[in-house]
Amino acid sequence: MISVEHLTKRYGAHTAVDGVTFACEPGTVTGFLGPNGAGKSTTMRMICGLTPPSGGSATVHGVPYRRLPNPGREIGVLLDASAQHPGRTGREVLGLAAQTMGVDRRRVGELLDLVGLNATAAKRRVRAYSLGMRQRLGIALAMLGDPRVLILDEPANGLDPEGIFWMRGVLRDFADRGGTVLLSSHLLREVEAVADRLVVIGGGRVVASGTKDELLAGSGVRVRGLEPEKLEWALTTAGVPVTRTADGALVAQADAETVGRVAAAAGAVLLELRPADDGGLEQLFLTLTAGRTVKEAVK
Ligand SMILES: Nc1ncnc2c1ncn2[C@@H]1O[C@H](COP(=O)(O)OP(=O)(O)OP(=O)(O)O)[C@@H](O)[C@H]1O
Repeated sequence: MISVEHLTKRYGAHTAVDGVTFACEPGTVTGFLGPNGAGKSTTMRMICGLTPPSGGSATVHGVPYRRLPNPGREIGVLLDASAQHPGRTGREVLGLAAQTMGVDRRRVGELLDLVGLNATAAKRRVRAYSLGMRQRLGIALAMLGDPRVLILDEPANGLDPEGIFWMRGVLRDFADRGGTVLLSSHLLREVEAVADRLVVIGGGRVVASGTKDELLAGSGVRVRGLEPEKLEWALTTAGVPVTRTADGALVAQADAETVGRVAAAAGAVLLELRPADDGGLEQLFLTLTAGRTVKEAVK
């Protein structure tokens, strides 16, 4: 369980993180989403005790990170895939970390297998690794101490589509076994397939949080009529705000039942009626992170 309460970071007059509050439950993957500069890394660095907060607090299983006696056994962290010593091989990086944490060295081989770094790759120096290989090594390092919590900052950066698919599987499996995962991204598509919950941050503030469905609730329904103009007229006359989509459908700001009833009363034949789809979530994300609140974004 990760608990973040009113976490704030000021750099001079600039507030990078502004009263951020959220919780990540065991058994779940939380996607921490926001555009570049939104405050994701600073929040994660504060959770991991690397940046002192100007206000608020963050705990993992009720304890601030810096008070954990052997943090690597509790929390696996990947904040910067390029932070590894470039002159060491992948196997050496993991071997040294295993020694520091008091982990059985046999875990090193297991983790190399898990992250798909083969014997040749494990013997190469990190300076020769691609960004994707560094991310894989970083994930191995984070999981080495068999922690219950993973905190990963943009782990998909540099991974190819197969790598992203692989990472989702690893994180899903970790959470399904009771682990808690917090992973950040600036790309909705990267996290929405694996995240149980999303925390969206913009301008240092949490602008939305919840499950995908919760975020989309209130963003309306997509509806398409045999006679689009008749349908639009009926909905507008009934006081339901609508916007046209490029493919001739409408997004109506009401629930499906209301839209269905209005259409039926007007004798408008419907060809499609469903919650606003992923396009809706993408649109919502863009609107939210442009600095508006959920209520304004879904109006
Ligand atoms: N050490 C620092 N000194 C001054 N300002 C900083 C410092 N670290 C971060 N910032 C500022 O804080 C804000 C948030 O940065 P942060 O790196 O947390 O964002 P982010 O969401 O992780 O973005 P990115 O995806 O680009 O890393 C930015 O405006 C950044 O310039």
